[in-house]
Amino acid sequence: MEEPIIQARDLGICFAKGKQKKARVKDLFVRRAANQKGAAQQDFWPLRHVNFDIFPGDAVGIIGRNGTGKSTLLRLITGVLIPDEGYVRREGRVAPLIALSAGFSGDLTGRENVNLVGALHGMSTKEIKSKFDEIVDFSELEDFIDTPLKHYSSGMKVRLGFGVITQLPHPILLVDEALAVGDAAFKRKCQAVIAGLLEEGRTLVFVSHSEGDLKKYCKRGIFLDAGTLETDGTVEEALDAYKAAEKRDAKAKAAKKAAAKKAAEATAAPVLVPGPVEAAT
Ligand SMILES: Nc1ncnc2c1ncn2[C@@H]1O[C@H](COP(=O)(O)OP(=O)(O)OP(=O)(O)O)[C@@H](O)[C@H]1O
Repeated sequence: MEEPIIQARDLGICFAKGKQKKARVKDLFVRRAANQKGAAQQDFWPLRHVNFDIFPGDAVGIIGRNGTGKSTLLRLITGVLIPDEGYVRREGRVAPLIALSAGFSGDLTGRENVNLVGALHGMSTKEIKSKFDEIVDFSELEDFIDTPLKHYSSGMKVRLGFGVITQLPHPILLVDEALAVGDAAFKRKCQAVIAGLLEEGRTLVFVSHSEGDLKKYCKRGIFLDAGTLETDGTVEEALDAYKAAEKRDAKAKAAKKAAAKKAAEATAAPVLVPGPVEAAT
């Protein structure tokens, strides 16, 4: 039987509300306080008891409402975050189309940043050299490639980031709303690149709120809700589960609002106290 390229078992991570959590080596050795008795009240698990297998060549859409742990799941897969429970295992390197200007240095030129970020992702000097023209051509930054990055617009940085990361030979491609940035022409270019990488047999894990994009790239869908994996099926099944959950929530919210209104009306209603009966003259 084929081995999974990404495997999650009982995967969970705990955050403290209002506190930014970073990957810490200490976390690898010490169970976090949240797992022990007396955990702080404001600790919460955006993801817990998550299990799945992703196989080479799969294209999986991660679906869910805002704040339901989709980006956190991608960061766990890349290893940027360390789980507090369970594990996620990768068989192969990851090309992360996530926070595309991360890793860039503002004082270095576009050219120097391509070399830096390419090297950080494991490309050899020779590989970077052979891909360089393609990266610059894709990002349309020929006239600015020797300009320090601090003078780039945010869109220019994203274009350069996309150009570098999509040249990585890594088998796993993680995409987090990367297609939502940039203008329509750039979006079309990005879509073509991703489609090409999928044709090559890369494995895609794709976070998006766009039903069209999800259906375009993904056969399979995972719907995350309230910290757990609710549905793992076809992308249509996952989207249906997402829509049903939205409907359920909207209905529950409307019922709660109506009940609150009714209660407020009941307390505000004037109490009629009969006054003294005046004697007829
Ligand atoms: N590093 C962190 N430290 C602490 N809390 C975090 C961290 N990263 C995310 N969170 C919190 O975890 C929850 C899940 O966030 P995440 O970004 O994974 O959601 P999402 O499903 O990707 O949301 P969206 O659809 O809005 O992008 C949120 O409540 C968020 O505030």
